[in-house]
Amino acid sequence: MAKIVVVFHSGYGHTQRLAQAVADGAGAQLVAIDADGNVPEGAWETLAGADAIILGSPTYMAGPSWQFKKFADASSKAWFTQAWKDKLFAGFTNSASTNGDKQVTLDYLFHLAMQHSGVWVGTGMMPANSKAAQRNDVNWIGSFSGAMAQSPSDASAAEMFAGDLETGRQFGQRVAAVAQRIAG
Ligand SMILES: Cc1cc2nc3c(=O)[nH]c(=O)nc-3n(C[C@H](O)[C@H](O)[C@H](O)COP(=O)(O)O)c2cc1C
Repeated sequence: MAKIVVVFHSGYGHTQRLAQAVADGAGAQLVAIDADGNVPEGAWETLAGADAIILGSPTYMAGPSWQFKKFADASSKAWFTQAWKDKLFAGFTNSASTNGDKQVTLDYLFHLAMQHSGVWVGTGMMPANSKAAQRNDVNWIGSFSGAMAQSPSDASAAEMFAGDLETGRQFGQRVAAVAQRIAG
């Protein structure tokens, strides 16, 4: 079975819930970036051994959180030797507004993966954008490049949209299916 790692930061628990949903779908190990932008001991070895790395960050001020960026900068050690070359990569983000410039965060995650010479996996999900669409439909936000969730600014993590979490779970399943296909 392919080894998949979800590495994420979450300031207030919302992105953490989404990360858990993605990991549940992918059968992945979770690595949390802490409030100081550090990962636990052994995390770099875990990432080195992964077939697929799924990157997650909340969108803060039109981009990833500084803690995620600190992790990304620290990954330059792996970059120097192209140690993550040809791994699968995918990404997700969560923010308060439906748009909120989430795409900028996903674009950053994509470019980070490209610097590591990875192979990007998108959602592969059609958007729920018809007149009949409901807020809790899968991929209601309509993202192709990575999973997006919206958590209203006054909503706790427990109040996140079930459809966004299901989107994350199915997104994780897709990454696992692609990883399996490549593993043959
Ligand atoms: C410093 C900061 C900047 C934010 N910037 C944005 C933003 O650019 N767009 C947006 O839609 N929401 C923005 N938000 C709202 C968060 O994305 C939202 O509260 C999200 O659920 C937080 O995720 P977390 O609980 O995983 O930290 C911002 C929140 C903070 C604290």
